[in-house]
Amino acid sequence: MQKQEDTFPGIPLFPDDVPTAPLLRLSLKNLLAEDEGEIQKLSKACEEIGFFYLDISDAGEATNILEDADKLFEIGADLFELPLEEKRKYDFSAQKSYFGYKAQGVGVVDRQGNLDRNEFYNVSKDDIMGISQPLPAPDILKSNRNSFESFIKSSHSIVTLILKLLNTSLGLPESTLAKVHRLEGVSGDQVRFVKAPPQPVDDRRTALGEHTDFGSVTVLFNRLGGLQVLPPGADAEWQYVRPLPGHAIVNLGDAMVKFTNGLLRSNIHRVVSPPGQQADSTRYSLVYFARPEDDVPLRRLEGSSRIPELEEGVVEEAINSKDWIIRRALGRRVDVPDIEYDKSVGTEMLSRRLKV
Ligand SMILES: O=C(O)CCC(=O)C(=O)O
Ligand SMILES: [Fe+2]
Repeated sequence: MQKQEDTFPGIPLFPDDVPTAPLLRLSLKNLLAEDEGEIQKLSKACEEIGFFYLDISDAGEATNILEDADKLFEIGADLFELPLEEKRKYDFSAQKSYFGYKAQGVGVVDRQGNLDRNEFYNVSKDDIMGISQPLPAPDILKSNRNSFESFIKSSHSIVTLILKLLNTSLGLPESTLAKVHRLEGVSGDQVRFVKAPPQPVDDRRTALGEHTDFGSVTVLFNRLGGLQVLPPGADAEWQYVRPLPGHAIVNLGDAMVKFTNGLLRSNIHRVVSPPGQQADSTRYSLVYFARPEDDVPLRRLEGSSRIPELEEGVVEEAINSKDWIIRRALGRRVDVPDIEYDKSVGTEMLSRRLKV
């Protein structure tokens, strides 16, 4: 049976009879206090699965992010209510930008070309922080810039803490990771709203195709199930990640795999129709993606004895964070020319611990 505190008021219960991922629950309060045991749990989670729950509920001032997230959930729902023609005005993919709107069904979820079943709206951190030209945006976003700024700052400080603790446990030179993830640095960091409507009973499919995240650290809030992770190993099976109130789901992306030559994991995940009685509800999620600054080369970092050497004969691709993110983010769009599914892959094979 689920404990009362593990359920969301007003949201149908997550079923008890589906396979769920046994993710570690880390405490933000203990991480902030740099508790040794908690830091060890963080390293373990990042090396073994690259996903964990972060309990924010008793983290003092840092609990503000929960209120920010509640507010953005409301803004996100209102934003998606705008007419499709209006939302499409903010699709900037023709300019090779992944910020702004993505309509449902313009991306593929697999190599067979099946189409996605969710809408996105991506809001740039640099835009909100005033370090890039503001993108055209609907009034609902323009009038809520303060809420975005607050959420971005709170999310970024969680990311900064995680990077600081990982920097220490990897034995990297002081601030190696912090220096390439500055709040004021030019980067592809973004807030993403996701909306997936209920799917027809006889045709429930993957809404968001399997992928690894592209950047460094992702902080995710959701209330309905549907997110699934694929544990490492050839015979692994998909497991649901059950949303927990007061918690964020945190996961690492490709950049951390590249920086650590595979020591840290960026786990494959996807979104399917929510399980059980949740399937009849509209699913929203709210994500903060932190990525290395645009000009940072995505390659093995020097200076740590824990990061494995490159294997004999391996030459790393020369690519910076900006180009990597563009290739990954736009690679699965059907409406962007010169882009191929196979070229859009990230660190999936490494993630599954299968030999390439
Ligand atoms: O909606 C979710 O739970 C996950 C979304 C996700 O994986 C993504 O946007 O990269
Ligand atoms: Fe993701």
